[in-house]
Amino acid sequence: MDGPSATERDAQEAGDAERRAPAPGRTEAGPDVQESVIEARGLTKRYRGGQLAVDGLDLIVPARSVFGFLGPNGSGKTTTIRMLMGLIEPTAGTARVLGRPMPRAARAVLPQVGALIEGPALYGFLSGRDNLLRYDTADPTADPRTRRVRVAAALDRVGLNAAAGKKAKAYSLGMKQRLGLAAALLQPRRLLVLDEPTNGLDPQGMREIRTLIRELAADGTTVFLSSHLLDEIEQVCTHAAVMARGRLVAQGAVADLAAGARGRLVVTTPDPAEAARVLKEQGVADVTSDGDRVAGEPPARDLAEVNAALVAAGVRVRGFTVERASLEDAFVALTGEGFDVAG
Ligand SMILES: Nc1ncnc2c1ncn2[C@@H]1O[C@H](COP(=O)(O)OP(=O)(O)OP(=O)(O)O)[C@@H](O)[C@H]1O
Repeated sequence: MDGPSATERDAQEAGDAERRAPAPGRTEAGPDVQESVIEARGLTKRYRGGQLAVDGLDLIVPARSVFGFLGPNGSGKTTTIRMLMGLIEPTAGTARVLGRPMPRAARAVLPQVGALIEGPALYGFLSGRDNLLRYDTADPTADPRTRRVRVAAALDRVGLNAAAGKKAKAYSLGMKQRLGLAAALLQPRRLLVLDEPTNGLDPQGMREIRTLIRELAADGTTVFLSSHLLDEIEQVCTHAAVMARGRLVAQGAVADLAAGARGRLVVTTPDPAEAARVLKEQGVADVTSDGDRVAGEPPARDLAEVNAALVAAGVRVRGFTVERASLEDAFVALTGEGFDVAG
């Protein structure tokens, strides 16, 4: 085979890494040589059984974004993350993480990436703190003299100080998840990859993790998280990509994705049946009623005329608005399917 040998390539990549790596602790960029921290081109995975799990994925994750990776069960999210992290080889296409090819540059890239994938691996018989000490000890780049300080800071960051001395097997799923996050935060990271990070957390725990993600992003860390919770993505993410059946159906800024879907016309009235009839007459599609709320797709015509028609028909109109489309509306419009919230 032509081209450089593996050793030459490694040496060349090590040089690349030095040139590309920002100063430690850099929080804001000057001219950024590397606009995207993850870049996939035509990324494809066909499993040995013939299952096409990911099909020609083109994905761009901008630096310093909080990027939501959305999709129902089986849509290929985990397979994509495993390819990006160099855990499995793609069948076709390329993936670059922090500007380097994966899985080839995994050894140079992964120390700069904190990952929480498919639940953290923990020793149940060790305390939360001892689990983190163990993780830190396993990291050859970690200075043993500052180990305890690092572990204490990580525990503090995820709100596990009070429970640090408890055995991990006594932790709730949410606490285990936070301990996994703490492990990912032992070192400063340029990229965090989190697979369903709020899985198993109660609403308060979810809020805490969301706040933490925002803080990390504000410090300059890019966060890539998979989730099936649309409202979570809307609350915490700046950008998102939507997968369906192994293919990417949309990606972009969350606000733009939601704006791509049309809002719903909502009429509040004590006369819902009559209102529904008039709205249909006026060309409003997909009319639904729920108590005193009648909603539908806004027609192309002037909404003032629709309102006037309601009033002329004797419908007592208390409210007449177009509700902003949510990411969920966009998702349903894009994939033609509802979102599996239980997933
Ligand atoms: N090791 C494997 N061998 C064969 N098929 C697999 C393997 N792993 C996943 N698949 C299949 O590939 C497809 C995509 O799965 P993947 O786990 O990537 O989806 P996902 O979006 O992460 O879903 P979930 O949220 O359920 O994890 C599914 O049809 C799945 O059954």
